[in-house]
Amino acid sequence: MGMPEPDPFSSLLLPPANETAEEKALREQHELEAQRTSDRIDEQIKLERAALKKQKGIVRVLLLGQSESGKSTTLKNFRLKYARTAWKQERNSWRSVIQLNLLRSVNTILDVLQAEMDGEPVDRPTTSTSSDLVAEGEDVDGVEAAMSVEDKHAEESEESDAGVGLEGMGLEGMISIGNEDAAQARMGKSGAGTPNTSPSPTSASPSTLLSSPLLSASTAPTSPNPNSPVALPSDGPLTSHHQLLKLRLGPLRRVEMDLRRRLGAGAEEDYGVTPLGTVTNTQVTSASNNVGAGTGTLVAKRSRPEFGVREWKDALVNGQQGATYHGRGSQHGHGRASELGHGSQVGHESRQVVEAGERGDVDEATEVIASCREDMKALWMDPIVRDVLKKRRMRLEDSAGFFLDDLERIATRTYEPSDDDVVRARLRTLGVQEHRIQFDQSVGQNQFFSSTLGQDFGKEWILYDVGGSRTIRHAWLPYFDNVNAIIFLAPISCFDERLLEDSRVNRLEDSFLLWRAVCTSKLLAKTTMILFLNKCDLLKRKLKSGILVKNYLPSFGDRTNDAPTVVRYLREKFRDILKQHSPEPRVSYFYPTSVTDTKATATTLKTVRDSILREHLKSADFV
Ligand SMILES: Nc1nc2c(ncn2[C@@H]2O[C@H](COP(=O)(O)OP(=O)(O)OP(=O)(O)O)[C@@H](O)[C@H]2O)c(=O)[nH]1
Ligand SMILES: [Mg+2]
Repeated sequence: MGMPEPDPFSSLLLPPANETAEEKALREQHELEAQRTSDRIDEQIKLERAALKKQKGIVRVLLLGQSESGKSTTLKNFRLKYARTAWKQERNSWRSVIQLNLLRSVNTILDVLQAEMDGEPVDRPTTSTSSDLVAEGEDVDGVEAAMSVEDKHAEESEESDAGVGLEGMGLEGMISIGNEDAAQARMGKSGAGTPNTSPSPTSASPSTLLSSPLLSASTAPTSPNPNSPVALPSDGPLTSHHQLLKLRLGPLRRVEMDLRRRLGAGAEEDYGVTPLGTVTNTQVTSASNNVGAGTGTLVAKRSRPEFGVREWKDALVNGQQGATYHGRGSQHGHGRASELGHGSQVGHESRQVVEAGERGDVDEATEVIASCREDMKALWMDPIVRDVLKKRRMRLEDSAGFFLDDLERIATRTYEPSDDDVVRARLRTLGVQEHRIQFDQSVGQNQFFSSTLGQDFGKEWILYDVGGSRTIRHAWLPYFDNVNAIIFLAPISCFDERLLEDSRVNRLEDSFLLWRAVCTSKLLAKTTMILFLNKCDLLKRKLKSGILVKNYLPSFGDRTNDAPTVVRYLREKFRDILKQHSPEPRVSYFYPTSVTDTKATATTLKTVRDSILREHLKSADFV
């Protein structure tokens, strides 16, 4: 065995034979620098890999669906189950929001009474809009016509395994309907982004009459005020007792405005008078048609403006800060979230409010609400008032943020919201809100390849909660990139309702179109799709009350008009749309839900979480 051949390169790497000491020192210095640069690059690569690994470990979920479909409520369920500490810290901060929800219902009743006293004609029976105030109506001229195109196509397509056959509208079409300009136009004079601070005309008379803000029921006038603009029609069901109740509850209009101002981080959308009417089929899918240009008679339904926020944390901090300041006697307690920070500040302020309540030293709004409790109860329990609400088709019980059955508990000086109250509280979302949740256990911890994925894989989730009304859907697009799963909320109880922002459009139909647009998107082709067929509890109630699905969805035909059958039927419709319009086969899950039921939702979320993680794991190419 001979000597191995010398490496031809090694001679090239050797220092020159005749190297001087100076040259040697210089060479070694260069070599040292080169080594340092190489180490720095290695370190950089290591950091980038770790960051990439961490990024890949983060699960991103987008909550989509029309307004009032239950997106924020689903998010609250996630936080209630998986972010307990933050949830507990924030719970009391929802008090002002819940008070506002309550006052909105009370003031709606007062509006209805006023209309009755004024002898305003009753709206023609029609479907409700998606307003928080759900109008009741068995007869629904127009909607059947509106839905019939959809169903004709659907029936045709059922044979060919096609989904809902409405004229196609791409995602861009769906999310750009009603752009900012349209929103501005609809918002009336207060405009987007500007809290409406001018007193509403309806609030003027009672609060001017009853000048003390803390006027309690016992100090309210005991006879109808001569300045009152209202004269009771002699043949109406309402009596001077109702007139009196109305006057005594007058201060609540101002308190509602104060609470709006205090929470004030967002914008109000004042829909004012919403025209409703019979529409033709083409109107349903065409945003450019004139409202009511169809065959039916126009009617108007008044709706109190709803409160919405861009950042609900800001609103919560503002609400708490205002409440605390008032408790200390300040007249101007409108704290700014940005100056206060979030999280612990919210918890701290909450404790102060509760302690203040225990000392009998509470903010003005709470004081007025507590002092009006008996009158509010008398109003809500009054059989004549209930009759008037029924006659005027106001079904407050099914509306968002309904707390009138909890007056005894909520209208007190020491009220602390329960978990359920917070879940049911309504705070409309404007824009896109990002919520981070740290799960206790990562997927890597119970998988044998945790060393490859890292211990933190799947531990951090980012949930994006978007505003669902048509005017703000354009803000969704940038979030389609790089998202692992979409939870799409379709409120299936709304088969007989119309959109608040466009009363020509049936809500179920809007959900179908939106779902189809999302399924069609190429950007989302690889995204796991999870559909919540939501508001099953309301669906059950509606069907029990005798409302027939086939009156709105003729293709439902003579199937049994019960919840399981309707859910099955609609699930198939949504499934067909997904199959037909997804650019490539994809993973999808369908769940019937009632996301205000926190216990049942917790079980669903666990399954959802596991499936999202499973898919996330599959799609992560290991770095
Ligand atoms: N009864 C019942 N109410 C529900 C259900 N899901 C949501 N709600 C209520 O419906 C209202 C609207 O729910 P949100 O979660 O605020 O709706 P959203 O989709 O976030 O609406 P935007 O923020 O306007 O896009 C709230 O008052 C909820 O309490 C449900 O399954 N059953
Ligand atoms: Mg929301």
